[in-house]
Amino acid sequence: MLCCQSFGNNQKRVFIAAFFSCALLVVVQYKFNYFSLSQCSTNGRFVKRVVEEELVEKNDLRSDEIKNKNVIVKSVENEKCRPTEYVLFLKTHKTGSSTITNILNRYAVQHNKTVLLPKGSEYYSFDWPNKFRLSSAINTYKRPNFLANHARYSRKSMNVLFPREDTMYISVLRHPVSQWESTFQYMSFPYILDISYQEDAMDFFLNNPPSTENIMEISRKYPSLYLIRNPLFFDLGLDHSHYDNSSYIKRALKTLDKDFELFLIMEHFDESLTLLRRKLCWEIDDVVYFKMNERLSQNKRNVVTQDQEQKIKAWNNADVVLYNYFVEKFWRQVKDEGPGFYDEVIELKKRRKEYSKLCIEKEAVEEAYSSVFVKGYKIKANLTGKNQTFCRHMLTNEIHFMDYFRGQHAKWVDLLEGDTIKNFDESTEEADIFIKIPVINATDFIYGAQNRPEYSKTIKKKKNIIHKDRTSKRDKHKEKNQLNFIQESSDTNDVNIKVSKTTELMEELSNADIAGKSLPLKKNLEDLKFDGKTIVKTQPENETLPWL
Ligand SMILES: Nc1ncnc2c1ncn2[C@@H]1O[C@H](COP(=O)(O)OS(=O)(=O)O)[C@@H](OP(=O)(O)O)[C@H]1O
Repeated sequence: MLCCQSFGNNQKRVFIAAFFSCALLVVVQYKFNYFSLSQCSTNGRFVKRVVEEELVEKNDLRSDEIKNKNVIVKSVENEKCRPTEYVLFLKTHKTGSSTITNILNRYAVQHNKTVLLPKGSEYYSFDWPNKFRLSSAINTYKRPNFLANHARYSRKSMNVLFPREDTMYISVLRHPVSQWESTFQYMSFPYILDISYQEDAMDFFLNNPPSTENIMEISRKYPSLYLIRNPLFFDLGLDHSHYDNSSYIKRALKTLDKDFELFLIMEHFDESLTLLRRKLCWEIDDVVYFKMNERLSQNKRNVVTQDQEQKIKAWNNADVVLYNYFVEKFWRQVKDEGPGFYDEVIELKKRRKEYSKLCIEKEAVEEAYSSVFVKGYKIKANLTGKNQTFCRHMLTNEIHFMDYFRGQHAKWVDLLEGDTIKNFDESTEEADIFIKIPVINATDFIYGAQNRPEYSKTIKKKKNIIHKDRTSKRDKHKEKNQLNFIQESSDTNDVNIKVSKTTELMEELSNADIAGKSLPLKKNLEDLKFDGKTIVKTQPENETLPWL
């Protein structure tokens, strides 16, 4: 630095001496490649590049050294951004959370991460609606990396398995009006509340909301009803008894703000995932997605009037506060990312389109879990290799992933216990979940015998009581329309299904929206019924709640 400064008294001799010593220093530095960027140049960066290029050009022995230096520079940069190892995703209901769970699950498969699973092979939530407890999770016998399935927030017990100091806590929120409308319909609240006979059950509910005591009482039998009010905050740990206590709500907000690094916002999905990707230090392809769990259009409500909107907001007062607070924070976080952020959002949108072209043949109907059908996708048949694996992963729902992880867990335990599984780490075996999700055409399904090899693959269903034992009015309606499916044979490769029912109902079925679409094929077809809109599958009588 000295050599570049102007000398105060301009004495000639001093200047000449300084000049020569500077020149000497430059030569020495050049020779030994110790060139400092700021030295003797206002454009040190440029000088360094020129010097390096020259050296490389000359095939100087030190060109390797320079390359190595660059490698070091890169790895130093990478160190600033190392993929996050531990993520707790608090999966809220009806917020696009299954799409995010898919992202985490497939990252876990690709990078050999351990996903925490609910205890009990039939259960797909962590004892929800109870708050998360250690006893509701499988013992992974190693530190789990991700939690990505429905669990109700519990700071203390979650902190044991996912210490906040090195776990990224994230969740997702949706506008309380559309989230509540989706929950209300998807969770069949009109049936649970016995108001399904009303012309507009939602409107009726909003004008005649039940008391908290009433909700609590019915919720004991139908736990999904806990989501009837402030469903977002309920998942995030707030109890019904606090919904009207504004100072408690404020404190809860502050705690969540402290605990959670990021609340994704469903309405801004691509921005959310870009922010998430940056925070996790993942690649863009890690967060590409296909929308999951979208209701069939006939199950969506077309219009929510302004009056209804106001009532929904008033009813879900705590969720409105929660949503507004974190949306504001979300935009602050986006702003902090600076320029370049939106280029990545655009890139993500572009990749989504590309993957959609690559993977999807057409939209189909999929069974989210028992009795509930949502939009799904039919994977292209001609995919092979990595593309096929990637597309399958993207299209696999959380139930199938959980079954897969359970299989992996069993192998891990066998390995720990010293059983004879060899080469576990090198195993390239693909799990059953990635074997095509069986789909059949709804019309074929109705009219006749099918030869479908995939049929032998039984898909475990998510146990869920929500649809069990619905109100008598609904049962009466359904009895009237019950189809009597007779499964004639069900050996591994050949399934013959005969449907005995009046032509009248057949016509109704073929006119319904599902006609011509694909439906998942289940092993037990006997209890399929038709409710006027879509084929639904009733719960066996002895089915119990996953969370009781
Ligand atoms: N990417 C993306 N963008 C916008 N909206 C999306 C996205 N992914 C899912 N969804 C919508 O989220 C609803 C399903 O939410 P969940 O997966 O959380 O449901 S569940 O609680 O796991 O059953 C469901 O909303 P409704 O269709 O209104 O019910 C989906 O359509």
